[in-house]
Amino acid sequence: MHSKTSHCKIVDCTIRDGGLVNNWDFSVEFVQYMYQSLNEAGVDYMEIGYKNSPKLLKGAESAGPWRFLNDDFLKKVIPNKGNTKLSALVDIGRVDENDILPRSESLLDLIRVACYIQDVDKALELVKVFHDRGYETTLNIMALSNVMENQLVEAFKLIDESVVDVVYIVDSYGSLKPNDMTYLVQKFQQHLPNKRLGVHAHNNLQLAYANTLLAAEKGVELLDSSVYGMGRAAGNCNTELLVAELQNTKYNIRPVLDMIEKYMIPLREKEEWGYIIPYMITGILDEHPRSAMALRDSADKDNGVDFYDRLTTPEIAHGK
Ligand SMILES: C[C@H](O)CC(=O)C(=O)O
Repeated sequence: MHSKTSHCKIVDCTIRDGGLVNNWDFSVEFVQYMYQSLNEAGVDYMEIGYKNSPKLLKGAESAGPWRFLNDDFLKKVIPNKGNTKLSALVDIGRVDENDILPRSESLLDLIRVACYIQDVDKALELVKVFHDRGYETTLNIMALSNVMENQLVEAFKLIDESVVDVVYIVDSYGSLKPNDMTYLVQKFQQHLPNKRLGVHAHNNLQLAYANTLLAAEKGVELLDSSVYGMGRAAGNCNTELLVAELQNTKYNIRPVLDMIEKYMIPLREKEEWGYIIPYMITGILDEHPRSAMALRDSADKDNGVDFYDRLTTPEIAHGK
């Protein structure tokens, strides 16, 4: 088992994906402790936030600084960078490419471009810009559980000709089962034999860890995770589980356990993420969890039966 995953690298997304839970309200001290813990644990990358532009995102003024990373601020937060590389995610249409410094002037190493399947062409144009500025790049194709085969095959042609380093299988709705993951990894490998692959899983069906390991064993290299699973809605594959499983001379679980004890358990008392029935319901229905997130914010938060009926009864779901 271990030899089958020795090619893998862990990309911790707690601050970026977990920020979708608490509106990026992490203190500088929290983020510094996270970086130090991941670095001591030997985690390869830490995604420290989004590098979108506040000018292009309305109503985001209240968000914490990890939503719109600023390079000068980042240098103050991480004055002594260790071996753990830093990553930022951008969304097409929300990033101003003029905000992205050349890599030699930034602490960031990796820029990941997220898009839906119909926007792969636009995402690859951005990838080229960031690649030319010296960054490692990934293309993260979201909501793959909802994508049709012909769309994927069209996208593969563009990706194959592009400069992108790593292409991600993203299970945004946490709806993929192990056989779907096997199918997707094989498709990606068949059509993109010269690209490295990554996986980003959500835990709606409690399969994020299993699917991530399965992908790893099949050759996928970059494995996304979050400490204590903190990520949007049902959360992500847990960093501590990956560190424990891939434990070799490189990874060490103790600093991650320390981060959990010191910061994540108290945070989970205030903020909610993880396997909760409304998220499981959107997962089985292969839907974005936004309706479940709205339910969890309401007085009816535990009315799972009514929520299920609403989502599965067309006249109700469409307000007729
Ligand atoms: C590009 C990222 O992987 C986006 C994400 O977190 C998602 O679930 O979608």
